[in-house]
Amino acid sequence: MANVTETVLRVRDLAVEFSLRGSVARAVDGVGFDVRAGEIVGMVGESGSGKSVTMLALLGLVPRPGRIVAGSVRLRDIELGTLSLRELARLRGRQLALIPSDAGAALNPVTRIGAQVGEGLAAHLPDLPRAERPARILDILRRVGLPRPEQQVRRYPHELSGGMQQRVAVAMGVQLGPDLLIADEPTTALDVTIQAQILRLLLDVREQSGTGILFVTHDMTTVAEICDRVLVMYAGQIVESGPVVDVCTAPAHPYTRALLDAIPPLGGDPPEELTTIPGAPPDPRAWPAGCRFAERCWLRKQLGDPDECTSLAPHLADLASEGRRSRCHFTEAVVR
Ligand SMILES: Nc1ncnc2c1ncn2[C@@H]1O[C@H](COP(=O)(O)OP(=O)(O)OP(=O)(O)O)[C@@H](O)[C@H]1O
Repeated sequence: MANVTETVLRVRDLAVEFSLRGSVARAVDGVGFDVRAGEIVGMVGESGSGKSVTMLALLGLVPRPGRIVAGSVRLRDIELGTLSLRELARLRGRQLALIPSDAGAALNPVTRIGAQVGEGLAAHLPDLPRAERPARILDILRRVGLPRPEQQVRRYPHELSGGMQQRVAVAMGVQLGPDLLIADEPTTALDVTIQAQILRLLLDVREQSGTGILFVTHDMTTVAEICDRVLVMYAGQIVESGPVVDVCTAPAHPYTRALLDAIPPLGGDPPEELTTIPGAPPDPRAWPAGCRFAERCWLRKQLGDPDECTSLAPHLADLASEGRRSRCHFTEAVVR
């Protein structure tokens, strides 16, 4: 396995804004984190918390009218903001790969499955003898659990079920052992057995290639299963980060506690959306002056509504425990 202290992704003070009819929504507001080689980092949070926009910013794919207005994204020693679109496109696949949540939309509808997987190989491993490509393609499709890969390679995406399309997308993301793999809800559409198979494959890839993985999801249970560290997002910011075991057993932010409390009991169905925390996040066009979670915060109520919560924005502060940070004025009161 690669040296795990090596940083493959370094994000600092990232901010993304959408300008819409005279108002500006700062969807991502000062996000910073590292992903090291061979490490799986979970990014978790409710819908609208800024996970997808952060991920798109890393890939240089923020859609208009959105734009990166501040910050730095460094993949190993390359500052991505300085690259042309062509240079970025070249980087995607070999050093930086994405497994999208909607593989159906990501696959090319008019190219056969085998040719699509083969295109990546040909582009990024030009020295691989042509005669060896078919065996490599079948091998990776077998590893993602695609049944009868010899037949599937001749098919077009629409001839495959959603689950099979998703497995092809996973194959394309992992086949070259990139430095950084961004997995966006990669298993949501799949049944439990295939989900487990894909998660095992991600663990294999990080073991064999030292790939750093950013695993974006709603689901805290999956984070607990495969991630080493977790970043909890709320209203465009990271509100808590740390080793997954510590965060899950003793959350330091009231929002993380609420997320964990929303997990159904063992044996129950995983939630489609985390809708069980009462209330809704604030409007990104007008973030509140104090803590962005204050409006929904159970701890604030418990503490008798202290002033700081609504007047002073908390910083993401280091905690005494190694590698842990929390953005709450009353962190010490959260831990049970
Ligand atoms: N194309 C867009 N135009 C305007 N605003 C956008 C656009 N895309 C995202 N946003 C805004 O950015 C904010 C963050 O959204 P984002 O999609 O990153 O959240 P998310 O955490 O990924 O949610 P989900 O889990 O549902 O994908 C939201 O307030 C959203 O309204």
